[in-house]
Amino acid sequence: MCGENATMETRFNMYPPCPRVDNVLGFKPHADGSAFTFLLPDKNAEGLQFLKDGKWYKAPTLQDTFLILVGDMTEIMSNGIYKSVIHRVVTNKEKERISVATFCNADADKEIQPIDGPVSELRFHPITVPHVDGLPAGTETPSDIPVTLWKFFTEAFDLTRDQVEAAVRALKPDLILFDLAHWIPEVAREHGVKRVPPPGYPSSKLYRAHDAHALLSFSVYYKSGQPPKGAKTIQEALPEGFEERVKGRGVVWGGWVQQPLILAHPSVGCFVSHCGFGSMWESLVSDCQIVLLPYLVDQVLNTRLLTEELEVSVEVEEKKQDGSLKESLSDAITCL
Ligand SMILES: O=C(O)CCC(=O)C(=O)O
Ligand SMILES: [Fe+2]
Repeated sequence: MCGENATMETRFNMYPPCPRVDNVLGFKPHADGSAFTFLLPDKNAEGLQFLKDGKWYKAPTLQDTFLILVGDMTEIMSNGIYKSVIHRVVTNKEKERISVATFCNADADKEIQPIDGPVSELRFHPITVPHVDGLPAGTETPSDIPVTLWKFFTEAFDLTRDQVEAAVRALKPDLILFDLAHWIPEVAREHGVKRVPPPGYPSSKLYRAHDAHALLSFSVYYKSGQPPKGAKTIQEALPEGFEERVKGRGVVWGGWVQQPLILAHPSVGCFVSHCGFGSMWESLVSDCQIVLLPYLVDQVLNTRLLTEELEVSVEVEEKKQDGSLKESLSDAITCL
């Protein structure tokens, strides 16, 4: 990457005590021209600061620890994906400060350019996720929040449509790869751009406006072996009297279960599931009739695959505004 004659140079910095700390900097703001810098800061005197979003942040003084700084050459070679870091050193009234910086540089005769491969084509275009009530401040992706709050993320993500359209207009892409934003096909069509849904899924009739609502329509999420947040046991999270009401007809179980063994039991004729990836396969290899109630992310697409492309299942269609599913669920099961 840095050529055969890559070099390493070391600089020893000494900052004497300075009585005018407000007016004098030890090292003015700069980014290193290197590919990387290994920096050993003084463990007894602070002074190094980094610039992020227009604010200076102090680097910690850590014992026996190198800081690795991205330099300009890496910024160029990664086509701006890794940014070289702007840093400075402020002075200290009482203490002298010493640091050792080792710069790893590319071959001086080598012309630096974005390295070959997909990295040279990649550009990140930031999209700001707007705030909606219920979404914790600073949420940028679904992985920042628990799954029970994803419905707010879906709502907020729908509000980024203008930003995404502006990016499509400015960048004029050939293709849009996307997953769950149901409005992407519409945007792509308006701008004459091809679109590619996630691999492995059917190509047509994938996304409907109400997919987002499918993500919104359930509020309780149980994971086997793990009670929902705020409850110590599965039983504690159930509506009052539920266990009593289903006694003799149903079993409430909080641990892991071998789902294929249950599906293979002669008394089980129909499997109602959210159609996560595991349950999708387990239902396909079972002899059960399949009724699907997708709830979020891949479940929506798995359901579409089984119901529309393979035609081996029935999807519970109508999701009532008040969240009650009794009739549509019963219709789906009895139509089999
Ligand atoms: O003294 C430090 O901590 C930083 C030194 C530095 O930025 C440099 O030598 O390029
Ligand atoms: Fe530096």
